[in-house]
Amino acid sequence: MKAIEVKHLTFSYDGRVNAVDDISFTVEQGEVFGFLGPSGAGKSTTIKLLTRLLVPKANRVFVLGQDMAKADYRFMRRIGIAFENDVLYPELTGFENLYYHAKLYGIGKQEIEEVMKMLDILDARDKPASQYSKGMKTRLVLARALVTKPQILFLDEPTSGMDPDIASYVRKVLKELNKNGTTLFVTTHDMHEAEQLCDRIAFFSSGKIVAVDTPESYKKRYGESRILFQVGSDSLQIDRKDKEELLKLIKQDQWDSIHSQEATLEDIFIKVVGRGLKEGDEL
Ligand SMILES: Nc1ncnc2c1ncn2[C@@H]1O[C@H](COP(=O)(O)OP(=O)(O)OP(=O)(O)O)[C@@H](O)[C@H]1O
Repeated sequence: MKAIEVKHLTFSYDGRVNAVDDISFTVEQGEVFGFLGPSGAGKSTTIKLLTRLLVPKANRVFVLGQDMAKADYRFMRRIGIAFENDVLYPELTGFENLYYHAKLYGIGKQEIEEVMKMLDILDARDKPASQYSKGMKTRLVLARALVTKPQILFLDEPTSGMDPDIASYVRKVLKELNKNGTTLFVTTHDMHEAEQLCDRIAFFSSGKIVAVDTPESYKKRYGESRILFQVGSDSLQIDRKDKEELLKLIKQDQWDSIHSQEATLEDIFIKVVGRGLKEGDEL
C-alpha cells in the first residue's frame, strides 16, 4: 500500500487560475517526500488538499489506501498535520493547547508531556502560547501533530522562523521519527531543508510538479561542478570538464587559491524550473 497516492489533482480558489494544476505522484511508506518551491507555488494548498482541509472536486487523494473524501475522525488520528501559520489558542498554556487536541482521541497527560519533552518545550509547559517565540510556536504545532503518534506527518515549512540551532534540532527529531517508520510529507522553500530531510524532492512551481528525483540524482543529472581560481579579490570560474583551460591556469601559477564548487540544489532548481526559490527570482 502506498502512503500517499494522488491522481490528476487540480484546485482553483477563484475558478480561473489553478493554484494546484493536474498533479500526480505517489509517496512510499517510510519515505520523506518534499515539495520544494517558491512562495505562492501552491505548496500549502497541496497539503490542505491532501489532508482534506480543502476538498477537491473529484476524489483524487488516497492516504494509506483511504479515499480522503470519505475519511472520518478515527482515520484522521493516523495522520498528523502541522502548518506554518497554524492556529493556537493564545490564552491557553502550551500543555492545554495539546490537551484539547489529544482529548479528542483519548490521549493522556503523560503522552503529551513526552512529546513536549521530545521537542524541547516541556519547560514552557505552563506558559500561555501567546508568550512562546515563533520557533516555539512552530514546535508546539508540531507537538500537536505528533501527539496521536501518526503514521504520516504532513509538515508545511516545518522549521520556518526558527533559529538555525533549533531548526537543526527539529530536523533531527523528524529524522528520528522517520527512522522509526513515520512517513513525512514536507513542503519547503529552503533548499538546505529539502536536501537534509528528503529522500525524494518534487520541484514545484506555479501549481505544477516540474520534476521528481532524489537530491543525489538531481546533482548527477544536472549539476555542473566548477573550479574557482581566486586571484587577490578577483575570481575566475572554470567548468571542471575544461581540462585544457584548467591546466593552463594552474601552470600560469598566478592564483592565490583554488576551490571546487558543486552546484547547489537551488542552481539545479533554476536550471530545471526556469526560476529561483525566492520572490521575484524569475530568469
Ligand atoms: N484562501 C485563498 N483564497 C484565494 N487564493 C488563495 C488562497 N490561499 C492561497 N491562495 C493563492 O493560491 C496560490 C498558491 O498559494 P499557496 O499558499 O498554496 O502557496 P505556497 O507555495 O504555500 O506559498 P507560501 O510558501 O508563501 O505559503 C497563490 O497564488 C495564493 O495567492
